[in-house]
Amino acid sequence: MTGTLENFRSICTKIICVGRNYSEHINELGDVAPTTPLIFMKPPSAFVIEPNDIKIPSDWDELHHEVELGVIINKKCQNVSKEQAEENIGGYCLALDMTERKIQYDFIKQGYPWLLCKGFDTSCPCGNFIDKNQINPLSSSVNLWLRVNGQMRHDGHTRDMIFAIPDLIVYISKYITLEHGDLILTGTPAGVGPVKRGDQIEAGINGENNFKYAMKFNVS
Ligand SMILES: CC(=O)CC(=O)C(=O)O
Ligand SMILES: [Mg+2]
Repeated sequence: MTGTLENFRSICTKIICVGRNYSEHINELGDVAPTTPLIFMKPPSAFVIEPNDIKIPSDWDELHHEVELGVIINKKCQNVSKEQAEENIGGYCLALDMTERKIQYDFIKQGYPWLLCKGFDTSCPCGNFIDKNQINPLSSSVNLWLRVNGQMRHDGHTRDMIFAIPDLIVYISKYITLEHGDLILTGTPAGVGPVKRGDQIEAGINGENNFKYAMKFNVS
């Protein structure tokens, strides 16, 4: 095993994303709730960190923000049981699942995969590693928020996930081997909306004991 979880972005081989995991978000897009977790991936080339920009490809014009809690895996694991799920979590991070919404819904109509509209370069703006002793969303809900140009868009709580974090690890690890540094994005709460070039996105996590983490990205 090489690399520490503090630099998970440089050792991460898989960004596994969960979609439609909050009812209010499913309703805002008129989608149908999945009966098992809806899983897709972004390549690690999607990562972008402060102070770099989120770059909208020149021919796209409906990029949406989605604020999400990231779960960072601390060891290789397969077929994890619900009881073992917590011991495979090394920590957390704040992440955005940037999505070209118009292309996504064209792809949905045609039955195409979401890789391009969700996995383009800079589609995964990501914050620093957050240790398990700083937040524990398994026992206490954390607040995820996001503002665009100072205007609040997302203000959600991880307690509202349809599939809780342990259930996601059980489900994913039944089919895909998870490895040290892998990142699971757990889905967005309601509030998704468009950003354009020149906008500034601020996003944060608030947890118990006054824990606060925030990050800022310009869109270009
Ligand atoms: C409709 C979506 O883009 C699903 C998704 O990514 C989510 O977080 O929900
Ligand atoms: Mg998402």
